[in-house]
Amino acid sequence: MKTATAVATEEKIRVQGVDLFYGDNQALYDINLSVPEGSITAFIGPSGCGKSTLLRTLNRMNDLIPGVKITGEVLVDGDNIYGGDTDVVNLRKNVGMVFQRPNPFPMSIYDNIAYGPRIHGIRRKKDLDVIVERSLQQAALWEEAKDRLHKSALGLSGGQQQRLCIARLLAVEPKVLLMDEPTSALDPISTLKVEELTQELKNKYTIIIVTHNMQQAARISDTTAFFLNGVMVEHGVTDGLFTNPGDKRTEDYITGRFG
Ligand SMILES: Nc1ncnc2c1ncn2[C@@H]1O[C@H](COP(=O)(O)OP(=O)(O)OP(=O)(O)O)[C@@H](O)[C@H]1O
Repeated sequence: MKTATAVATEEKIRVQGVDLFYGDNQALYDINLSVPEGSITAFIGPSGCGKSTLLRTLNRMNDLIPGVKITGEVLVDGDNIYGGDTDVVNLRKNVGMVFQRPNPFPMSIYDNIAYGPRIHGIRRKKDLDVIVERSLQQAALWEEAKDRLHKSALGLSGGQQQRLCIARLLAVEPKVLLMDEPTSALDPISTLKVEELTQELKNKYTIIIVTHNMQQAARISDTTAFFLNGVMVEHGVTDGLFTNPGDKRTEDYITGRFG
């Protein structure tokens, strides 16, 4: 399914020397990572290796967890998001996140999408109508949702709800989409739809996806990073990492010898 990537040269995100502690427990060790604009990066590795923790450092979602300490730098478009003057609300608009379980708000499909734009000051119905349609189109949900826009989002299937959550992010025009196991609660057909969607979105957005499904990483990502015990063991072009891993630990994991 993977399509040829436009040559991605601009660096969108750079992680430099990041250590992260939950209280006294260190969860990430000296992470260094460069993510090119317009690409899909997959994070893989066994449970508890720090994939979600690293993903959350990229839009400061860990700030919400008490006792977290982070050192090092995360640069988005060259700016250190842990620098003193970062507007975290704006950061999370630019670097949006989709979670494992779809979490639509208990309101209509339309209002779910319009929620973010309204918060950011867009009030005119005409403008909101355009954003709602565009976002649902981009998330490949328009055809299924257009006749029920004012019905509750909770009436959608799980797969539709996940695409709605993606549409809700797209409505505020982010630059980066962080996806934390976005298909793990979905059936195979919905999973395929979300995977196809990532291919359509990737030239416009930079996508980072945490997945336990190595076939999924191989199908959809341009580069893959393998983590173990809080360390990034290897990061490389996906095809190369799966066919010719550079590190024995990566090889053991992808061949199912542990994890
Ligand atoms: N809120 C938290 N408070 C304390 N420790 C945490 C918290 N979240 C994660 N950890 C710890 O940090 C380490 C990394 O967890 P993390 O959830 O990032 O791993 P993961 O690779 O995403 O795992 P999984 O694949 O199971 O989701 C684990 O040891 C975990 O117990």
